[in-house]
Amino acid sequence: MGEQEGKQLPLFETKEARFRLVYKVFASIIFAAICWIWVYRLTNIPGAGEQGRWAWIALSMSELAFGLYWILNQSVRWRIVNHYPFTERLTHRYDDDKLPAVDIFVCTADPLLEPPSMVINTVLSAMSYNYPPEKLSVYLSDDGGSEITFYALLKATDFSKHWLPFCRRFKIEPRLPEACFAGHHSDDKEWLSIKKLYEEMKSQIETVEKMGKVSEDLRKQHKGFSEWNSKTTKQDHQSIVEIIIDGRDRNAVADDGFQLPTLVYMAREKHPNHPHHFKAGAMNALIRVSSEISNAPFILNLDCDMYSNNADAMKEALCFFMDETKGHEISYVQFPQKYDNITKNDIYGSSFNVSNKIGLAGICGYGAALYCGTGCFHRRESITGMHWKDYNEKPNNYSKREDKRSVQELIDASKVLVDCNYEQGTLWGKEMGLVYGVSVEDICTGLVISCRGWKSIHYYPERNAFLGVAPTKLDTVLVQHKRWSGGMFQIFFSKYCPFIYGFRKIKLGMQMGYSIYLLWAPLSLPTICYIIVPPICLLSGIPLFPQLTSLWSIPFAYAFLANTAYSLFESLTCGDTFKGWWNFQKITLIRRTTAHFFGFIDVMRKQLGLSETKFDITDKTVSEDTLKRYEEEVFDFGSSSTMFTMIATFALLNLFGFIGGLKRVIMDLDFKSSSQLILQIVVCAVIVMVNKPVYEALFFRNDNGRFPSSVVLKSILVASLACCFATLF
Ligand SMILES: O=c1ccn([C@@H]2O[C@H](COP(=O)(O)OP(=O)(O)O[C@H]3O[C@H](CO)[C@@H](O)[C@H](O)[C@H]3O)[C@@H](O)[C@H]2O)c(=O)[nH]1
Ligand SMILES: [Mn+2]
Repeated sequence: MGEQEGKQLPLFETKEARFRLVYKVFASIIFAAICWIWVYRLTNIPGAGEQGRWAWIALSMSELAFGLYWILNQSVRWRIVNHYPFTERLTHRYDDDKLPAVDIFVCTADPLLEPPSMVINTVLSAMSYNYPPEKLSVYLSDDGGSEITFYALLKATDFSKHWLPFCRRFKIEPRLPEACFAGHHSDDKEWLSIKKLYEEMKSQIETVEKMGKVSEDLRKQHKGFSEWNSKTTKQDHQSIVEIIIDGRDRNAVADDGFQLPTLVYMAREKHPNHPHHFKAGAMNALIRVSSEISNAPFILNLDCDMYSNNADAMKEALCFFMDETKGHEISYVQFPQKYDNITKNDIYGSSFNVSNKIGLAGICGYGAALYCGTGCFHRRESITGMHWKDYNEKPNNYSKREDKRSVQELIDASKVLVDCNYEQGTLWGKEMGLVYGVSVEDICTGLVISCRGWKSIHYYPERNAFLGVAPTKLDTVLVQHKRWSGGMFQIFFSKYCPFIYGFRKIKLGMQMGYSIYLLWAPLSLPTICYIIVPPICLLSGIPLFPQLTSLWSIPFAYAFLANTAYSLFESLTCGDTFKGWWNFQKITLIRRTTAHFFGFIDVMRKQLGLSETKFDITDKTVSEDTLKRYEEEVFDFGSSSTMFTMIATFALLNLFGFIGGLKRVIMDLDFKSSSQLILQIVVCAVIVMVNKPVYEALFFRNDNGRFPSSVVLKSILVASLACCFATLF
């Protein structure tokens, strides 16, 4: 080894983004404009009894909120950092023997929404990391408690004996069977034979998926099936733990003689009257079971639809943990959430490129990353609840524990840990493991870990390490955003509020950075105000903005134009297309005025004790019709939920307001009173432009993605009533 003791080169480096000074100057000018707007609002309030006083006050409050939110957004643009690991140094310094063991957790919850054939693909990708297999253990947590998933996992085990050697020999990337065989074709004999095996397995699994149960014949194949009987349901069953592959077993080898990684199936006990705390509960159960069976010092946590797209990513992540000087303070390394099914212009704004490259990297400038629930490597001690100051492990000494217990003994010891009653009277869900009671357990847990003194890393690799499935239906997108925005606001509203819980524990910039996300839900209120009040006032001729020719209109124009131009610039530099940016404006308006508003209402109901925390699982299946629309990048409004009525109503209201405003200007010959309304008409015009797909889906489209007629009727009715009401004044 060429490096000398004490003079080792670091295993990763951190670089700051450039041009921050230019940005700071630019942002200061915008800030001046915002203050100028505030002054205008304050000094020009219509007097008591004057027309439009309340509208004015409402709009002022909204602008105050937007301005404050803008300030929060600056915190993450002040100091953006990027990290670069050196994997060659790691492999050079630590040979296979000295590398730590890693446990991989995969969570699934419903065999219908998350097809087992997809779940096992993820599992197979996790088993085939380019890492010593005897150091890997893969755990599948099945909250669906489904024998079909168990069956699929058994099939995957057989297949893995051929798949892993195949990946090693041909250096397959990504190591996801589905992608490997669907993507391209080869005439190689071995390639063809593995492909045949895969297709056989897939069709066997899909047959069972269609039947909805595992036949008696198949059940004989494994003793594990005895855990399921006719009374077993998703909500009601005993603890099930099966060690399908025991990595210590010298006979558990692949075709090429290499050891197979350990593979464990787990379904924690469920009872209808017992809270199971959704994914957080599953994760905590996994932490305990894995500590009994393999107890690896590091944990990789994956959703069942997030497969490994880079077999070397594990070593990249370990570079951070194993760096001799800084590694021991790092609790987790989060990779950005990326999806492999997003179309070029990303109509539902799921790629979050700007967030990944700027927002999250900006929080990392204060030493923390947002834990996003999947694609995240954890240090076992920190996720289990240890404070950093109590952590005094000798760095990088990962001796392997010899466990002489039999498989059955391990299973019996593990089952107890996932019984319903196990957590009673313990600190699990409070001080230990993932936090309970919030539907975005991940973000909250990450925040708590930071407050315990740990650092964390947001690592944006060159090659995507994980790829998942983004929702391709607007309906699903909105349900997901309702859970996210509500869950995050719930954190802000609870004792975990970063400004209170994190007071003196984390930096102000980090508190602000977190709040950008935690405040999505309440930001819906000023947004809704801004799209309702101006059109209504236009119809009744009440001016709310300065005269176009007055100096006061400068800050409005400047703040709007500079922000829009900058957001476009940022979006393009982060890899979006121009159309993608424009789509993001559309979907942001839709999400904020519907899903985020409902998220807000949800939190209010919870505060009043009217409802409980729940977790609506994102549907990962999609009909062909919907998929076709998604791939053609046309919006899918084919749902009659209240959210869709709101989308249509808001759009119509602005269209009416815009037309009414124009009419006033045209009819007004001397142009005196109406010139006051020009800016307000522009505001409506912008909203109308953003809403173009909504009008198309209301009036011009014929496919199943148009609004249902009930929504069309309701929205026209409500918007017209609002207009009549407005013109009465
Ligand atoms: O009771 C439950 C509910 C969900 N899950 C699993 O949790 C994961 C995420 O659920 P999904 O429905 O896909 O939600 P998303 O909105 O896609 O998830 C994002 O947001 C969640 C928090 O709201 C995080 O936990 C996820 O990691 C993050 O990807 C999936 O693997 C599920 O199987 C469980 O294990 N048990
Ligand atoms: Mn998901």
